[in-house]
Amino acid sequence: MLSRHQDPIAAIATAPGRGAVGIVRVSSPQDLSALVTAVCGRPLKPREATYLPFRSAQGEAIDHGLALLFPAPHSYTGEHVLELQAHGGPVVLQLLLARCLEADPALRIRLAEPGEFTRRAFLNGKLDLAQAEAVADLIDASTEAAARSAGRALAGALSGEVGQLRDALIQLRMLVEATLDFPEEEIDFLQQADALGKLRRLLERLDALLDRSRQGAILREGIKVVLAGQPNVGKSSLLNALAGAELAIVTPIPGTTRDKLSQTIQIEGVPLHISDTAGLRDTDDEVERIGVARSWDAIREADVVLFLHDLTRMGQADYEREDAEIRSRLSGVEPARILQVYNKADASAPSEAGAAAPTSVDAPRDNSTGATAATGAPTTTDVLRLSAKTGAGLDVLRQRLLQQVGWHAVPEGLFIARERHVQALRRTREHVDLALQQAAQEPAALDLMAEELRLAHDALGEITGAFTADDLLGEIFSRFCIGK
Ligand SMILES: Nc1nc2c(c(=O)[nH]1)N(C=O)[C@@H](CNc1ccc(C(=O)N[C@@H](CCC(=O)O)C(=O)O)cc1)CN2
Ligand SMILES: Nc1nc2c(ncn2[C@@H]2O[C@H](COP(=O)(O)OP(=O)(O)OP(=O)(O)O)[C@@H](O)[C@H]2O)c(=O)[nH]1
Ligand SMILES: [Mg+2]
Repeated sequence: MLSRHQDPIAAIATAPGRGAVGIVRVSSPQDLSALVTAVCGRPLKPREATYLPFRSAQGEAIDHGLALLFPAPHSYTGEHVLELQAHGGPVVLQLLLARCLEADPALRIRLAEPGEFTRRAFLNGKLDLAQAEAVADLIDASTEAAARSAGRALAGALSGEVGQLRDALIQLRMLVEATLDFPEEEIDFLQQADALGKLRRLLERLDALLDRSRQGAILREGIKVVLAGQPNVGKSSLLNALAGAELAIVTPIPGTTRDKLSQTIQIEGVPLHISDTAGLRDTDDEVERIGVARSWDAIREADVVLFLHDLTRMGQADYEREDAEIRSRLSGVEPARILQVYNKADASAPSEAGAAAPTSVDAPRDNSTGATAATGAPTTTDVLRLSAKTGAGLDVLRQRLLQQVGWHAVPEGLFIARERHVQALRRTREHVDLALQQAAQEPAALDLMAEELRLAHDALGEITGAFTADDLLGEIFSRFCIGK
């Protein structure tokens, strides 16, 4: 009984819709020559593009295009791969795909699931798991920086770093195991001081890789920012100013925005998913009430909440009461995720604004002072003064947003990474740290140390897929597009 991972598969590999060229692709562990003869009318030279008619079952030309055969194992998937490069119309590609499915009944070709070609490339050792993920991330990249970083990960940047750390771990494991296995030997394979030094160096290297992976993950995931506050404080104006386009309706009428409006922009290549929301207030208007409920949902899901205030109304009793009300309801949100933003600075003199409206950003800029590990930034005293109308203060806001999620420019080429990779590195680090603690005992608890190093090795191996459960693979590849 063959597993479904050995079925011949076919799919349209190019994006749905019309395009200059479209590709139908077949991958099969079994020989494709009968299929090739049926569809292309002749055998194909390996890896050579041939212009010819693609034949229907009746022998008519469905289209004229380029046919390419990659005999196993020298193909994207490592299996036999046939590519039909046709004209990129949805109907012609569907016809061609249907033709491939039936052209050689003995093959029993089926439609490919999302990511199945790349899954096979992984299973056949053409790519490791981190590289396969980079394929998807390259396709999904929403900024140039993200695309370039995904390209580096695909080329093996993350895998290479992980591989070096794994080699160091293996070396150390061998020394520890040897010392355990031959306790009577004259020479110690591993001196305690030596072990401590090696473990400390390993931790340093893990920390460096963790930092770069975290940056890579930010580049991939982006930052979810929500604009929140009372009606009329300028949330929609700020969205438009950040996006550089008139996306949201702006009027002097409180309650203008009723529905959430989201847009992805970028700051230094970091994708920023920014949402404008309905102004927070109690209202009898049914539609607006639903909008306000959605605002609160968005606030709960945000990485960063920009809590907007209107400098021209500060000190007014009604306004202050409403703001206090919102503030108390925001107490359920981690304070570190909230940034206070004072808008309409152009229309208010700093002196009028009073003590509550600071004149400059007094946020600590240094991450090391009381920074939280999760976000890299302290925030209780954080305030930003700006004008959505004139654009004053927007640059400071942009920098503050990057700082909020712990983004800093990485000197060498950055590679894209996923939260999954960051978590695996964290677990690796924890086990190496525990190994260090065991090694520091007097005498060193070698057996416990060996066990921690084994666990560290396993955790590290999850990144490239050396030790990865089948269901995780299913999860990862199901997120690809069909035909990839
Ligand atoms: N037309 C077309 N373009 C494409 C792809 C494709 O499958 N078809 N790709 C994918 O979707 C990407 C390219 N990926 C590929 C990766 C490996 C091989 C390949 O033939 N590998 C062989 C030989 C390598 C060599 O000659 O150095 C091998 O690994 O043995 C082909 C494409 C992007 N562009
Ligand atoms: N002077 C000045 N006016 C501003 C500024 N930002 C917004 N406004 C004005 O304030 C009013 C409300 O702006 P919006 O952006 O619609 O406010 P909002 O917070 O989205 O309001 P709702 O959608 O009702 O919740 C408009 O008349 C804007 O022109 C600013 O920085 N300076
Ligand atoms: Mg609005």
